[in-house]
Amino acid sequence: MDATAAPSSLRTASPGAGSAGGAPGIRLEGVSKVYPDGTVGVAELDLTFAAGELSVLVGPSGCGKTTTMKMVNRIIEPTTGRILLGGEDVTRVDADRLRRRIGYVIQSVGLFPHQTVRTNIATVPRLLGWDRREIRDRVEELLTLVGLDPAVHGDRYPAQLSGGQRQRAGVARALAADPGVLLMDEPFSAVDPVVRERLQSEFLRLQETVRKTIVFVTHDIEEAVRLGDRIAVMSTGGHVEQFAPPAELLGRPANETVADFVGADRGLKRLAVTPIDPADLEHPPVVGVGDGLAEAGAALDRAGAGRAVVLDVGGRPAGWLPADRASGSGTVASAVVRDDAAVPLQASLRTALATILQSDAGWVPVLDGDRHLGVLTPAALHAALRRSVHEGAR
Ligand SMILES: Nc1ncnc2c1ncn2[C@@H]1O[C@H](COP(=O)(O)OP(=O)(O)OP(=O)(O)O)[C@@H](O)[C@H]1O
Repeated sequence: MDATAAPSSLRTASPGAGSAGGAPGIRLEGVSKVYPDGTVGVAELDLTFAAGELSVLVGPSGCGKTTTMKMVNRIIEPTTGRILLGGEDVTRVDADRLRRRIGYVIQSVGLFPHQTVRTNIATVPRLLGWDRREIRDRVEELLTLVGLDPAVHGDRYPAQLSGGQRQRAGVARALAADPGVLLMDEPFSAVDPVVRERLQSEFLRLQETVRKTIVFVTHDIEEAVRLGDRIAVMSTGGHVEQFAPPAELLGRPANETVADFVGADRGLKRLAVTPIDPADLEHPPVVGVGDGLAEAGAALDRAGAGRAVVLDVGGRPAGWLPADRASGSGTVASAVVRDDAAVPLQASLRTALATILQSDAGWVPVLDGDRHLGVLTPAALHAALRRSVHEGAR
C-alpha cells in the first residue's frame, strides 16, 4: 500500500491472498542476525507472514522473537538474507521511509509525553505531508475507531489517560497512515488482565475491519491462541519449531518442545478456539412466557423432559421452567426461573463454558442471531472437546 496516499476509508478484504486490501504479505528468506558481540539472535530464518493475517511469535525468553520482528522494519538490520514486503525486497530501501509504511506498537506505547493524543496520532501523516484537513479528519476517525471519545480524550496528554486508553492511542497512532503492516511488541502486557482481555477483543474486531498484516510478539500463550490466525513457536536462534493455526498447534504439537511450551493443559486451551457445533445442541421443549402453565406441563410430559426453555415475547431466552412448576392456572411468566444468559452460535466453547458456570441452569441457550437453536450442556461440551482433541491428534 502506498503510505503517501491520502486517508481513505478503512479497507476490508479477505485474508490469504497475495495482498489483502493492499496489505502486503511479508517473507523472510534466509534471514540471520549476528550481533556485534557474536551472539546469533536469529539464524537462517525462512518464514512467511500471510497478507491480512495476524501471526504471533511465541517462545522462551531470548529465542529471537523481538529480533525477528524488528528486522521487518529494520530497527534491527539483518546481517544476511532478504525481507520481502509484498514481493519488494526492503532490506536495501531507505529505512525511515520503510518505517512510515509499517505501524509499530510497543508495550510502553511510546507516545510523546508532551504532545496531545491528537498530535501523537497525527505524527506519521504529518511526516508524509498530508494536508491539515486530511490529518484532522483521519485523527477523528481513528479516535472513534479505537474507542476513544475525540471530545474527551483527543486533547489530553498521555499521562492523563489510563493504561488501556494509552494503548488504544498507541494503536491509533500506528494505524494513522493506513499502513499495510503492523508490528506489535507485547502491546497489551502492561495493563491488568481485565483491561487486557477487553483490549484484545476490541483489537480482534478492529482487525476484522482493517485486515492488516500483523506480526505480534507475546509471552502469553493464551493471548497468542486468542488473537493469532497462526502462531510460530520459536526456540533459540529464531528456529521455528511449528508455525500453525492455534487449533492445530494445540491439537497436534509438532514435537516435545512445542507440546511443553503450549502446556499440559492444552486441551483446556482448545476451548478458546473450538466453535460450537449445532449438531451438539440438545432440544428440550421450548415454551413462551405467555403460554399457559397447563399447556407447558403437557409439552414437558410429552417430551419426558424435566424442564423447558422459556422464551420471552421477542423470542430471546428468558429462563427455564421446571416440570414441577408447570401445573395449575396462570402463565409460564408466573413460574419461570429467570435467567437471560445465552451465547451466539459463533461463540467459542470457552465462552459457552464460562456462561454455563455463571448460571444455575446447567445449560446455555445458543442463538443464531435472535433465533433460539437449542441448549449446550456440559456433557455435550465435554464430548465436543474430546472430539476436537482426537481430531487434532490424528
Ligand atoms: N544488542 C544485542 N547485542 C547482543 N545480543 C543481543 C542483542 N539484542 C538481543 N541479543 C541476543 O539475541 C538473542 C535474541 O534476543 P531477542 O531479544 O530477539 O529475544 P526474545 O525472544 O525477544 O526475548 P524476550 O522474550 O526475552 O524478549 C538473545 O540471546 C539476546 O541476548
